[in-house]
Amino acid sequence: MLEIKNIWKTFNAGTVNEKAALRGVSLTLGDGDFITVIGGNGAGKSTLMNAVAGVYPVDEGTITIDGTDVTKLPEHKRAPFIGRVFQDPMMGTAATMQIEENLALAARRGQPRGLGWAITKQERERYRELLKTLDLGLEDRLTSKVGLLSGGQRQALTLLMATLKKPKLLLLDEHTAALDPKTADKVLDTTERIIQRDKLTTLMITHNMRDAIAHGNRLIMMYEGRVAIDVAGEEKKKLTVEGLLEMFSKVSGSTEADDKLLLS
Ligand SMILES: Nc1ncnc2c1ncn2[C@@H]1O[C@H](COP(=O)(O)OP(=O)(O)OP(=O)(O)O)[C@@H](O)[C@H]1O
Repeated sequence: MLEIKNIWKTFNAGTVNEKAALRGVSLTLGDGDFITVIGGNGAGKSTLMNAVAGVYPVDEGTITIDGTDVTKLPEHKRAPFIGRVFQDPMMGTAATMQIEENLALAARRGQPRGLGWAITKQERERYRELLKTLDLGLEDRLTSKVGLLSGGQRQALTLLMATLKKPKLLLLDEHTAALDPKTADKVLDTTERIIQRDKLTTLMITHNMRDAIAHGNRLIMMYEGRVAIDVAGEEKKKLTVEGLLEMFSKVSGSTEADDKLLLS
């Protein structure tokens, strides 16, 4: 479903601020794979996602989504393939619009504005059902302005919007990091349910090692612009935080790996 081949990305090349953010990353995700991505600050996690989403071009390498080489496609041309949720709950939704209007916007993504923009009764029912699955009481607030919602409610709504049209690829960029622990757990539960229900191919960046271990069928750790650790299947199921820290010490050469070093 996603094939990343040897991608390189250097920011500010040739200046004192030169930064090699991705240094030959290759990664293949099959249909329905759910990969969690961890790594310390500046390891290249967000750059990897931005490269896949087409936020900026890569210097070298290729990116193929569902058989289409998207390497040279601008972000808006890749958007129909991709659902993305960011850390900031303010980013994925339009605050001055109603909940149902936001959902309708997501449902009509890629369609020209104009005829057919009125929300039908069937759509409203579908939205109500979807919102009910979030268990946040939003199903009775279809016409509330999104700006009135809490961060967790907004993030859950963003998740619904990003997955409404079953994207070929779901990119989650620390999407629960700005939420309080209880809300974060709830949003993550919802995430897991949607991914399983729709068998979505997913990349999820997290700073929480426990979440990275508990979710997905494969875990990668990035370090200095490379995939340093790649654990899947049975081996992943047996992973512990201690085991991960030990692996990190080996790849980083640090004898005192702790979760602060890895995840701060
Ligand atoms: N647009 C940009 N311009 C210049 N440098 C950038 C840009 N985006 C990222 N970088 C640099 O590239 C490196 C990798 O950054 P990236 O955001 O991918 O790391 P990350 O693993 O997501 O870290 P974090 O966990 O802190 O979000 C960093 O050194 C960062 O400063």
